[in-house]
Amino acid sequence: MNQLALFWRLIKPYWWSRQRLPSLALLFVVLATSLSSVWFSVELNQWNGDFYNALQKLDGSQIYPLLKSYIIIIGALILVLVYSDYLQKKLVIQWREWMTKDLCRRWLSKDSHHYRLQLNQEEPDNPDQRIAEDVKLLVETSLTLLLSFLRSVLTLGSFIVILWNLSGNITLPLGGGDLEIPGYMVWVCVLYTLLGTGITHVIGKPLHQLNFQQQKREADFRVALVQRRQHSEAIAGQQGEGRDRDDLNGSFREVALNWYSLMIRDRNLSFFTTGYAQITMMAPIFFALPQFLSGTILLGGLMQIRMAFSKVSGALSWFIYAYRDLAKWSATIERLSRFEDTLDQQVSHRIKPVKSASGAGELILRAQLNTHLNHGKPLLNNVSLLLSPGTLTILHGRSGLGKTSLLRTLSGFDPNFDGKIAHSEKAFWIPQRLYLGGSTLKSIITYPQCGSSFSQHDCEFALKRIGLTHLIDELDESGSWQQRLSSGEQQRVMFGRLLLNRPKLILLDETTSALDTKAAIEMLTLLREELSESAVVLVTHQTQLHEYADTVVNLESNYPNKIREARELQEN
Ligand SMILES: Nc1ncnc2c1ncn2[C@@H]1O[C@H](COP(=O)(O)OP(=O)(O)OP(=O)(O)O)[C@@H](O)[C@H]1O
Repeated sequence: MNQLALFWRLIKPYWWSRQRLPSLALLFVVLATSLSSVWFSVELNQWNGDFYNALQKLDGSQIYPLLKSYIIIIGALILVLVYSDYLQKKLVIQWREWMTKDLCRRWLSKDSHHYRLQLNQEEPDNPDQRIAEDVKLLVETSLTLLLSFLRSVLTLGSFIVILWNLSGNITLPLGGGDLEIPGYMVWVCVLYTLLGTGITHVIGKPLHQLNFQQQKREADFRVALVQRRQHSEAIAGQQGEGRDRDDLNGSFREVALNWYSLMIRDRNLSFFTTGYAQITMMAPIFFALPQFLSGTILLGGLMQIRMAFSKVSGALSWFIYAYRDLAKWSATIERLSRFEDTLDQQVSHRIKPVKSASGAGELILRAQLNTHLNHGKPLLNNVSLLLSPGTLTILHGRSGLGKTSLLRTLSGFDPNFDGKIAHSEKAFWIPQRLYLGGSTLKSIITYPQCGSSFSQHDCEFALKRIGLTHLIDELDESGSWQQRLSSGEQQRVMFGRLLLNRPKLILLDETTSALDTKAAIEMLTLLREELSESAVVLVTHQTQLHEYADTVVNLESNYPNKIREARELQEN
């Protein structure tokens, strides 16, 4: 029941959205075509009775017209089944497209929710798999289950009457008298199916958790493979193939171990469901044999009873046959619901906008703070920054001091600080690990705006200014730019990006580390010339750049004394 509530919460936004009318119309057509197959089954049941009776009587005048009507019924049935499947696929992609867009919008939201969750270590495992795989599974399985369930209900409604009428009464001796049971085949069928459903549930119960685990482990393995592909250069360079193979094998072992448990449960369930399906084909004949042998019904009647019994039993056994799909479906609902819960969760954001600072003109950033790690360990004390337009501030200090953490805090993402930070502009932060983002060079250099937002002339100008004139002819080329561009060229591209996007507050984390001093100075001069309204903060170990800065902050003095002393003691 809980799963149904979660399911409703997941699907409600789509079926309540604007797209719902065309989709509802499509769903209606899919239901109508799919359910009309039940009518064909009823027709076929009637046809079976007539045909076998005619066969028993060797009546050629009835058999040939019956063969003609058989061809018509089967032709129409094929048409209906094919179109039902075709339209169902159309509905699947419409629904999936909407859900995928909605989840991507909430995950990659404007307030960078995806990154805040990661920082707070609250990101659910493999969001990529939840958006790509789980949505697909949810949509496909929900439709398949809904259709099969409704078809079962309709089949049950249609054939239970037929079975009741065909089976007649049975008289059982009871306490000296006789007990007459009307429609006894219906009662036999219900008891038979209830027993089957109970056994299925007992055998298949652990499948839910096993499916949940399987989806997670498969996703972990895929991510591990993607990481190896991304870092193939480093792996080759350090001859790490053996070690990485072992790690991948370890990750796959997790997949296989869970798969074995799943297999065993599945096998046990199959023993039961396959046997159950086989027995169901013959059981009605055994149950109806007394009437056939006494001559109450003919061969056609027996065949009709057999078909009606298997239809009623099949419909009542929906739960048994859909068990595997239901287990997968409920695991998917749980994974997606947890993902949605984290997307809806509020993550703190403590940066306040500043209007102006008295006596210092229009400030772009004002900060007075202490930073610390998630678990409270102090990083930097009494950091004080006042940034005006057109200034370059360099932050330096030894490795591991907390410079990157400070930039993360200044950009507004890290809530682990005491004190105050005020921005008049949103920060444009370029972390150490560069992200090119985009397929063509034009879309890379214009990121986060679209390539089409800038003219060819603007992009060519930016390439010239950052010293990549030789790539002008390839602006629209897509390719593996991440592999092709050298580290220094990638850093130059970041400066091109700044020229085009013109942010007012620029935070750079070692963005000149792969450039020689001359090139690094050229890039900083470029920012001064082209972005004279912007304030730039650069974290760097390149002391040669200090003389080009308006302010140089040595963060060493902000390192908490106790920790510094302990470290110095350790180093001595
Ligand atoms: N998520 C985290 N969990 C635990 N420790 C962390 C985390 N992030 C950073 N640290 C630790 O905080 C300290 C400061 O890290 P930070 O990256 O800010 O240093 P840095 O001064 O930029 O170093 P570098 O000059 O080497 O880039 C380091 O000791 C680092 O290991």
